[in-house]
Amino acid sequence: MIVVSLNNVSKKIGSKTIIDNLSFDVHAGEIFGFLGPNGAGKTTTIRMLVGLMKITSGDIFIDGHSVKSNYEEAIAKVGAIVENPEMYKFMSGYDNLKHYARMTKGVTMERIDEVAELVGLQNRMKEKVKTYSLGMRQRLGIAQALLHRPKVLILDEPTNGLDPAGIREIRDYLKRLARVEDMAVVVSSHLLSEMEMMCDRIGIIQNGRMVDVQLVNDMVNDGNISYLISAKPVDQAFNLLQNAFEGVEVKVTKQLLHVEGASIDVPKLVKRLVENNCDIYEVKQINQSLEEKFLEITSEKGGIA
Ligand SMILES: Nc1ncnc2c1ncn2[C@@H]1O[C@H](COP(=O)(O)OP(=O)(O)OP(=O)(O)O)[C@@H](O)[C@H]1O
Repeated sequence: MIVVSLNNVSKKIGSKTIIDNLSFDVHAGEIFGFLGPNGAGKTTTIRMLVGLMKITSGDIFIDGHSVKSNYEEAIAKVGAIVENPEMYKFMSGYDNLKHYARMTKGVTMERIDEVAELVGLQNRMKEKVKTYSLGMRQRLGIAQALLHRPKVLILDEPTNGLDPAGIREIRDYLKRLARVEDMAVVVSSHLLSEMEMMCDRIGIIQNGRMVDVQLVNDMVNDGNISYLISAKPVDQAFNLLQNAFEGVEVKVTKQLLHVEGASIDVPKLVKRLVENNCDIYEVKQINQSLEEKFLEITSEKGGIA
């Protein structure tokens, strides 16, 4: 089920096009990562998504409601942390949520307990926020954003400033929200490895344009598998493998054979080397990380901004 839909969204400031015809959908139950180098347009897009900035052309639909023509209903379905959530440090977590609940229509006291449990803070709600770790404060911010039962949770750089334990905390709770609560979650980041661990699908934005949208699994493993082979003599091994197997590409880098292809018959390849008097020291499968893939995609489309 599509919860968020961007249709040819553009944003101009003065004569400068900051967002150029951006289209993508986010589904219920998935974590969608919005990834791009600094200045690519992530914050601008998120600000339009949550109604903090006007859309120049195109439209955004949230749970079927247009942000442009049906703002109130669209925005009622959005929970967001765009800037750092403002919490009262000398008040308890519970009192902070109660304070926000009073300002939000239709939020019951039971809902406060529910959201506290959703972010795993149920046992710490009576303590003052100043005793919370940064990760816990961020979770309290998420709890606040969930009070009015939104269909989508939007977080701009949610792990900024957190230590590795805090990052893991946020990641686990966001995954739980998507899987258990069937929420759509949109997170932006320029941290590639973080996105790789957190998201189901990633959209890469560059210079205000979406250059690629893919499932993380497909992105990391695009069908080609690579192996590094340490064999001696390396020149002889290269000659034996080059052109020997269809669809297999062989290179030599730093005295290692780099073999890549959609289906590589490793035993056959090793046998050919051994039978021809090459000694094999190591055969290692290498996975292309999202980082390498990201650099490959962004450099194919004209380099990083
Ligand atoms: N009010 C503005 N006036 C002019 N240009 C702007 C304005 N706001 C943003 N920009 C420009 O739009 C581009 C996109 O900015 P944006 O903040 O959306 O990028 P970002 O992907 O969130 O980057 P970062 O990770 O650095 O926050 C940048 O080149 C920025 O300089």
